[in-house]
Amino acid sequence: MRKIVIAGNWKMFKTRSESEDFLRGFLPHLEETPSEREVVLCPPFTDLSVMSKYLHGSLIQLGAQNVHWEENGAYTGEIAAPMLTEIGVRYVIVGHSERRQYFGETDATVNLRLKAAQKHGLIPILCVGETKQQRDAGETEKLITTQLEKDLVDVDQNNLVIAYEPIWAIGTGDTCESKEANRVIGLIRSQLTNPNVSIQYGGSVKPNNIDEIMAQPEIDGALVGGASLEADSFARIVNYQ
Ligand SMILES: O=C[C@H](O)COP(=O)(O)O
Repeated sequence: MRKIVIAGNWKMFKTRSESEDFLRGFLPHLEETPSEREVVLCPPFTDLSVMSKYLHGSLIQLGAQNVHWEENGAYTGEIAAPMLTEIGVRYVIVGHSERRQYFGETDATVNLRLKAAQKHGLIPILCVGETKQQRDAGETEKLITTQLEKDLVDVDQNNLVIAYEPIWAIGTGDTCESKEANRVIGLIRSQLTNPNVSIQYGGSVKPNNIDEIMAQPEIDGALVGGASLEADSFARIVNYQ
């Protein structure tokens, strides 16, 4: 049985007090959420500690947006797994396209981060997906196959979530057709040794398209950016029909 995981990636949004405001509005909505759905919030690092206190005992899990492969060291601007686990973080996003595009993340560093996360008991959410140019050139399958081959070397597939995020759909309002997302996610699944890995769709997921997305048989959840920033909007998403 594959787990449904719906994660909000807040990216570089929300101060600590804004994160508290969000939770005050969001937590009451979870009374309607079926308990088998895993709801994850991935705020900026500065919000994690305070959110951890609010979320203790709730059904929400905390996620981080990055993790380094060393346990500590002279790596300015990075964060280590023990710093995250000590404050109750359970998930971590790895290989998001914004990090691959703007911060020099490579498949090699993605692989190191995935293994370090798992070693410390964090569940990584590995992001893969193609650019518009790659899609138009018919290279989607090839690109994703290469990412999976390189990123997943020696990674435990029993402790992993994958997010298919076509880059052209991120923050654009240009959602991938749900049937096409389902097709690509099926392709991803066919390349895994563990077919029960939860695979999310990400890219302009909104309250008005979540029901259709989640109705697709291969799609096990969503990685939500912009629409996770507002309590009512993210509540509608986690409480999809
Ligand atoms: O991590 C989330 C994704 O990048 C999707 O962002 P978006 O929902 O704003 O398109």
